[in-house]
Amino acid sequence: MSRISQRFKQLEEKSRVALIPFVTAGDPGPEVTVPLMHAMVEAGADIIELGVPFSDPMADGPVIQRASERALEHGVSLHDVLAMVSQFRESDADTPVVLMGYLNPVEVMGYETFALAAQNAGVDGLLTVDLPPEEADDLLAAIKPKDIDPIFLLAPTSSDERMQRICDAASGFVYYVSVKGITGSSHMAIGEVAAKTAQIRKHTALPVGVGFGINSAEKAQAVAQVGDAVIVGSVLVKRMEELSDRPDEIAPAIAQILTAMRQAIDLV
Ligand SMILES: O=P(O)(O)OC[C@@H](O)[C@@H](O)c1c[nH]c2ccccc12
Repeated sequence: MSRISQRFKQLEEKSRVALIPFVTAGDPGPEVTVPLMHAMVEAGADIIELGVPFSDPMADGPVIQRASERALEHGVSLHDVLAMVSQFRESDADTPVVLMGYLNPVEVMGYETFALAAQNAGVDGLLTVDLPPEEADDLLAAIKPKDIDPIFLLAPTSSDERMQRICDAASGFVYYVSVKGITGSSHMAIGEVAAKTAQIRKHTALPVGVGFGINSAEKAQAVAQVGDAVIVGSVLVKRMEELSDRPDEIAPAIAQILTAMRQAIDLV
């Protein structure tokens, strides 16, 4: 069983909803990321979603785009991101790490080389935003034998047929994108999220994570009533940007936001 599936099983036994923070690796500088990952776990993160910086992140809003730019200014590559995961694993053997990124860097490295390096580093899941499941066979053939779960996105507009195809290709969990558009939006409609997560559950027994637009403890709590995981990105990345010239303050500031979300989620 993959580390992600194990984690969801443990959470289910405790009736706990997962909290999944997203940060871009290497933002605002490479030395921030690994200590920040540990601080997020201490503040209640159950899984970490780590963004691989990319020059043309078309699914991302301005906040996460700028995070990618800051990391790229430091030359942070897919190689470096894998090294950060290895370093994180030296003192955390349990918390799953999902890499979020665009296909190009993985293609450039080569699927087999990537899969082996990611497994050795201790990566547990891969979300490639611009790779639909219909075109993912080769990548899936490389990562699945390495126990790396492919994470796919389901959108508000996904038809039942498409939902089924995505759920069949995925493992670990499926990611429901709660709003149309890009990351960092603030128009999450909780009623629609409830209806869609229920619809998704007809297609799969996999846990359903919900992300996009969750920017407060209140919204995290509302989503926790219908999803198995609450995924939070831009609100954290924005705080990191505000503190980019005071990097020592980043980990405690992010921990504070996550602690408030954790407490709100645990009341559900
Ligand atoms: O930023 P938000 O609105 O809180 O949404 C989570 C999101 O940032 C994270 O999961 C993510 C970052 N980049 C992405 C690209 C596609 C899908 C998801 C993502």
